[in-house]
Amino acid sequence: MEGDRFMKLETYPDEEMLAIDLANTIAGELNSALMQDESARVLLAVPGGTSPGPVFDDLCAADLEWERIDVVLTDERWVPEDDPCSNTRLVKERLLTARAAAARFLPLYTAAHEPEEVLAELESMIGPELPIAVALMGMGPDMHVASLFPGMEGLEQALAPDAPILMAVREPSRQEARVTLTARVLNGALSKHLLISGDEKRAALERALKLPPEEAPVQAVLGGTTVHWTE
Ligand SMILES: O=C(O)[C@H](O)[C@@H](O)[C@H](O)[C@H](O)COP(=O)(O)O
Repeated sequence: MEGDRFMKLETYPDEEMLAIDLANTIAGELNSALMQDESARVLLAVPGGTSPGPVFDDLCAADLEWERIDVVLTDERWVPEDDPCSNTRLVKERLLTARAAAARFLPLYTAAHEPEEVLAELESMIGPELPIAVALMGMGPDMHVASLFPGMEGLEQALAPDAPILMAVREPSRQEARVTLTARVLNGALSKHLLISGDEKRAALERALKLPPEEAPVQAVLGGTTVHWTE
């Protein structure tokens, strides 16, 4: 692994140790951001999917001033909150509970027929809270990050330095439309963490290092990112 591309690489003996340490790291970074300006709000971006749940289970108990923390998803499937595929459902069940229940959630889904109808409204709630203080990202085995998929329509714009905050994504291999933060917004984060679980994703990340962002969108957000994975 070419370590020079990352700020650092954290390796753990198992998923449980990874979740505990990553949650503690994120809590520490959020607390530092809260302490820097006692009147400011602090934005945390988190992924959906199956990997971050254990990190959320530990992070939600952190003794932080959650009342000043906003939580936004890196991406969302365009489904209602009661849908099993909803990332909002995951975050509300696993992260916005216990002490973290006091945080404010900034939605990426609202009841509208198409995401394009409400992108401006969703962006109006996120824009004033930027930059992201801490971004936790996930990656798929196809080297996508958030909902920035290899070869997807609109990927060039989503990776561009003048990208909007959000984009609607329609990816043939995914059943539902999605809304995603763009690479510019993720890279604007003061701290970035990438959660890599399993050998398949580890191999995919190794491949991504040798590919252009258009073929491996995770490449676009690796600079300065701490990668967390298990041995
Ligand atoms: O909506 C999503 O699916 C996520 O936000 C996505 O970007 C996720 O991080 C990767 O797809 C990895 O997903 P897993 O954690 O399920 O492997």
